[in-house]
Amino acid sequence: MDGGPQTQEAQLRKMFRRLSMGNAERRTHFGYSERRAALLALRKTLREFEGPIIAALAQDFGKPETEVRLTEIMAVQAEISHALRHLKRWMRPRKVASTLVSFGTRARIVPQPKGTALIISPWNYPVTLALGPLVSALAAGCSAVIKPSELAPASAAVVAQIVAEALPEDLVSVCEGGVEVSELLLDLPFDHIFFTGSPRVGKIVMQAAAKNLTSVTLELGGKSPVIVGAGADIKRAAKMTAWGKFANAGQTCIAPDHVFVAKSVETQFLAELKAAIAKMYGRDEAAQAASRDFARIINPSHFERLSGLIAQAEAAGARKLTGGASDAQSRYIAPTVLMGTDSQMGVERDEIFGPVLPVIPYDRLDGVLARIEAGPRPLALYLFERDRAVIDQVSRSSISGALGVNLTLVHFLHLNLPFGGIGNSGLGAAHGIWGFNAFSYEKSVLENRFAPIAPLMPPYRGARKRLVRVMARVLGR
Ligand SMILES: NC(=O)c1ccc[n+]([C@@H]2O[C@H](COP(=O)([O-])OP(=O)(O)OC[C@H]3O[C@@H](n4cnc5c(N)ncnc54)[C@H](O)[C@@H]3O)[C@@H](O)[C@H]2O)c1
Repeated sequence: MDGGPQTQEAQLRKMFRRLSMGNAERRTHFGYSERRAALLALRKTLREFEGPIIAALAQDFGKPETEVRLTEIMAVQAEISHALRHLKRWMRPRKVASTLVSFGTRARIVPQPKGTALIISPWNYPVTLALGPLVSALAAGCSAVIKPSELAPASAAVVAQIVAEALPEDLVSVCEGGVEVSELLLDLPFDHIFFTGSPRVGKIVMQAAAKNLTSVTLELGGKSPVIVGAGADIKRAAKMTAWGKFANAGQTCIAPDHVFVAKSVETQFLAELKAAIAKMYGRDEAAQAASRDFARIINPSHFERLSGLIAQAEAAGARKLTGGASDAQSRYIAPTVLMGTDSQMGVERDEIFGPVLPVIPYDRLDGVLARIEAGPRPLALYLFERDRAVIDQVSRSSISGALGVNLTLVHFLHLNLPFGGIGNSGLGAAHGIWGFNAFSYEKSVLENRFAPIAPLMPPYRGARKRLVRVMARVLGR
């Protein structure tokens, strides 16, 4: 957006008017075929832009090509294909059975587009987390504004190009820019806000939404722990943890933040973790720094923050199992595993969001579960264990956005599962039908056929009075 604050605000208002003006018409004319056509256009354009997407993510934070294909391109394509396969069913009004009181009526639930949605996305998966929610918005029949993150400017520009190429500007617009653009957008009376980012900004978004009583979906972050139980397949636990943690250089909302490992398997787990890191990213410092499969830190301030976390932990007595090497120029921080951390250190207190993994040994699983319970609700909790009783115990007793058993990350790609958090990690859910529902309003439609409603109207005397009394008694049974 060009110009000073005045003109920028005016431009945004104009854009909002353009997008929301067609809402009434869209409710009747943006039906199954039109939504399908929009999704197909997005799919085709996304395919044409594979090269520019890969180049943009390389430029923004050295994200490896195959990771881009897997987590940015494939993830959105899968969301589109899934929506195309199920859209007709999702859109269909659903008949519901009559109840005793509504005898003689016909009832259905009709999903309708909420209207114009605002999608605010973060930098860490800049394509997936902008276009993924857009797929759901289009499937639901909404128009949308996307506000990508200013911290991944090349990716934001590609997202803007893809949208401009694939979709009409009175249906979707992309507003590049930083916090100031976000704030101006948050002043507008959108019909839904879908925000992905930090819990801190999530609170700002929810407050802004309250002013217009706009509904929100909040996809937030936090610390996602791994528990490696005494009955775990240790090799698998180590491999999955290393991959989940160091993909995207740890800058993933559902990355394992830290590991609790049963003392009885600690030594074996640490050895396997080191081996897994060596196999994935290289045997020594030089090989790891040269790995083409390991991303860089997004910007100097996050590089400083992460370097500070490592230095602070070491100064307070933590030791490195592996890693620690870094280069400020290229914003490289090696895959780093820390032992001997404690709850006073930043690495155990704050969301790490980088390639640093504290491993914390435990004696009793109960203690670990109590510690997780006492903290903010995690977005993901990962458990490595073969004993069914332990899996059931953790599943029953813990609360988190998702529970991954003997795996990390891949629940994100399972589109028949809702993806979201609870409490500090989010509100509402994305993906598949849950994404569609986030941008839809479920309208109740009740038609009278031969409902005996007249006897329920005053004057309440004689038979009518008795009837209401009997009904209340019958329903109260
Ligand atoms: N749950 C999920 O699906 C998910 C996915 C990815 C990232 N995350 C979380 O996102 C965070 C990292 O991403 P980030 O650093 O881009 O998050 P962020 O909250 O700093 O920024 C997200 C978006 O909000 C905008 N923004 C920032 N400050 C704002 C303000 N004061 N007012 C209005 N808008 C503002 C930014 O421009 C950006 O577009 C981590 O906490 C991570 O766990 C969650």
